[in-house]
Amino acid sequence: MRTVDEHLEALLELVGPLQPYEQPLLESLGLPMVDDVVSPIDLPRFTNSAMDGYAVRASDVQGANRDYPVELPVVGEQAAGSSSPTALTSGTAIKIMTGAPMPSGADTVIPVELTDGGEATVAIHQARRAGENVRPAGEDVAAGEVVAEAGKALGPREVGLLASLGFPRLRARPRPRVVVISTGSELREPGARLDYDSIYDGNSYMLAACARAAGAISYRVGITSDDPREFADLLGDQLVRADLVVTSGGISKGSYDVVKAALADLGSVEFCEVAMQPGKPQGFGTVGEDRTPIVTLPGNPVSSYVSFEVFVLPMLRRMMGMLPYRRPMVQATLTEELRSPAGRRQYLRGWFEVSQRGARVTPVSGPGSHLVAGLARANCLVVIEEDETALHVGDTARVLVLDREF
Ligand SMILES: Nc1nc2c(c(=O)[nH]1)N[C@H]1C(S)=C(S)[C@@H](COP(=O)(O)OP(=O)(O)OC[C@H]3O[C@@H](n4cnc5c(N)ncnc54)[C@H](O)[C@@H]3O)O[C@H]1N2
Ligand code: MOO
Repeated sequence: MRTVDEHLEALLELVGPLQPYEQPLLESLGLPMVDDVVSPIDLPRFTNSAMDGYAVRASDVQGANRDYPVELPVVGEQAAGSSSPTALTSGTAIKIMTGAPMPSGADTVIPVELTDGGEATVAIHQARRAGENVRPAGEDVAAGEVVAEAGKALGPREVGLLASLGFPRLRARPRPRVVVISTGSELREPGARLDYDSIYDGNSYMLAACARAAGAISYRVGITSDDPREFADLLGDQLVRADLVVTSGGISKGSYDVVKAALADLGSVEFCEVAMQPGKPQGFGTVGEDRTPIVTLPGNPVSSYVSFEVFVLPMLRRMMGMLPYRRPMVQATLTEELRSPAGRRQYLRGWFEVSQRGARVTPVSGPGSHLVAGLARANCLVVIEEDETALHVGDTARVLVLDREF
């Protein structure tokens, strides 16, 4: 049996970073930048007012108060988006709106509430220091500054910043297109009628959802039966739109292990056992003329999920240029005893939480790889190493916290 790490290395060799191209800004949400993004402009772009009020020179209004207001002639108006460059001469005021460029020569803005709001002349009831209520050009970003480093995945706030800096498109690697196929004559579409020995196809939905959550585009093709010809035909039809094919089921030791049977002479696919639980039977290789990578996951639902997390997610991240590939392991204090067979790395479902007492993890279901509700209740996987056979209450456990960005 090969180790989890050996298997992952082999899988990562199957894929490389996809060719980057200019993507519409919004489409790049969640994708890492290929190059450092350098700001072409200052932000604020020009020195502007932070308040609706009057632009003045601070020295002209020094000492103003309610009893002795300073009165100034109002010689113009600056509104955001409809103003032209203006200069303020000493002893005058210019009416100004939030976001409008500061007239040259003005160094502060008196908010309208601190004045009589006058049109021809204005009485100012309170002084402001030079620079108050003024937003200087380049205060936030200076032209030439790196605003998103290569490798940094964009979140909503970065998307907003890059739009504010005028980028309509950005160079990013495309989202990998993942074709998901589930196999098994017992499977039915959700909503279909069930025979006494049929079940709903949960895996292809789960795996397609996993791929999307990882940032990829997924095509859930759905179910094929245990007929290898049907599977091979379907796979052949799908290759044109796949950067990666993921299948579930049909790879262990049964008499109808369709994926194994079909791929034996369709491409170069290797089936093997990995020292892990769940997820022991695995397969991978390439298929078709373009040597499209394929990963064949075991059919037990929890095995399929764990295999995706441990093997397919890092592949997708590599294709998108996201680092690190592997989900970081965190430590948490175990609240219940756990056992594990020697020689296999065990991934158990748990609930991870952080309180004043620190990070703690509690198992949420048994180890059976058919327990899908237990899986859905979990927010982490507790990892028990190959050489560990038990963990005790109070031990520090290693945990993969699911569904969070890294
Ligand atoms: N004699 C042996 N039998 C099995 C071994 C073994 O080493 N020797 N390994 C077991 C392990 S571990 C696993 S994992 C499974 C993997 O088997 P397959 O990948 O061939 O999967 P199937 O046989 O097709 O299905 C297994 C199980 O999962 C259910 N299933 C399959 N697809 C779906 C789906 N899309 N949605 C929901 N549930 C699905 C299926 O009905 C079976 O119950 O093999 C063990 N056997
Ligand atoms: O490896 Mo199976 O994946 O233990 O259930």
